Amino acid sequence: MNIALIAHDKMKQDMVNFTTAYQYVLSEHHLYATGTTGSKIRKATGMDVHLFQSGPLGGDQQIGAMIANNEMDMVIFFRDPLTAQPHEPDISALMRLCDVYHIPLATNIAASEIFIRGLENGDFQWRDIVKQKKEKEKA
Ligand SMILES: O=C(CO)COP(=O)(O)O
Repeated sequence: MNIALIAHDKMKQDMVNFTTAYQYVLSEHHLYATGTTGSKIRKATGMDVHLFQSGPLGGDQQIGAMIANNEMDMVIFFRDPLTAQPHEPDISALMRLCDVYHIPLATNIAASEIFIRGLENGDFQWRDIVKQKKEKEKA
């Protein structure tokens, strides 16, 4: 599974705690992140995380491009609902693409914990079927 991890500044410590706690699950998957979030996860856990640009510099859009190409299976995004972000249009666009392509999106830690349980149970394997089907359609 390809999983995107993103956290706004005030939520980054939560993301570090979350990825540390669930490293045993997340390390089984391919991890992608916006720049600053990913650096902090790498430093705290030592996990291999592909780093995109920082969010305000285009990182959300890079993850959106993966979604549009059917390459991202899940987005875990600890949003800060109380702070205005300069790149709000990029954030909305990323969430919109999740809805367009039916990509599971958790925007807070409570939902993310349920996603982790689902990952452990294999509840997201339908994504492999969708990907295979789309690949066949392309061929
Ligand atoms: O702003 C972000 C997502 O919208 C996160 O970006 P950083 O991980 O680079 O701080």
